[in-house]
Amino acid sequence: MAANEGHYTLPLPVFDKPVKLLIVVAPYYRDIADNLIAGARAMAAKCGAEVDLVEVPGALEVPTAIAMAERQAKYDGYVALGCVIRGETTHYDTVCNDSSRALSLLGLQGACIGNGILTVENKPQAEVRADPMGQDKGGGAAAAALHLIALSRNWAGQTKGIGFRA
Ligand SMILES: Nc1c(NC[C@H](O)[C@H](O)[C@H](O)CO)[nH]c(=O)[nH]c1=O
Ligand SMILES: CC(=O)[C@@H](O)COP(=O)(O)O
Repeated sequence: MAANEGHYTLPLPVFDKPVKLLIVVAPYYRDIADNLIAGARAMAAKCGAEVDLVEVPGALEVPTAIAMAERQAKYDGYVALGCVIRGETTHYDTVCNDSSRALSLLGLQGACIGNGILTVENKPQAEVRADPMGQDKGGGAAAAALHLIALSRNWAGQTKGIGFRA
């Protein structure tokens, strides 16, 4: 499959009330993380969302930090960013699967989370996916969080029409 294979992207939601996002990033691979952050920030700016950012050591800590933040009830949604590259042992599977599963469980509990934790075989795969001018997975994760926030607000009756199609 081509690295730049296209897919459909939903139009961004429009908000009539301020949105506050928290980016939680594991800069285990600093250069990759910085590009993911740049993409996420740019996407948030398109929706006028305010952004805070916290760093944690590795991908496994990202869901824990989001759970902590959720208990503070200060944010509308979260962008989980990081990069896991396969090593020699089975630890790769633990880090990928547990971080992803924990984020999904937090989502099922009501947190609006976009998952931008890359899980790749090698650094070149990560580079093309993190590049804001490439696959922009950081931007995609921010957009996912924003869509969930819009949907949640719509169901809460705070806005009309966002996220729904006739
Ligand atoms: N190998 C990678 C890790 N591993 C570290 C774990 O995420 C965790 O920080 C550690 O086990 C302590 O709890 N993290 C990444 O983000 N990326 C990797 O490739
Ligand atoms: C994804 C990982 O945890 C990885 O970096 C660990 O490498 P290794 O399996 O060689 O210890």
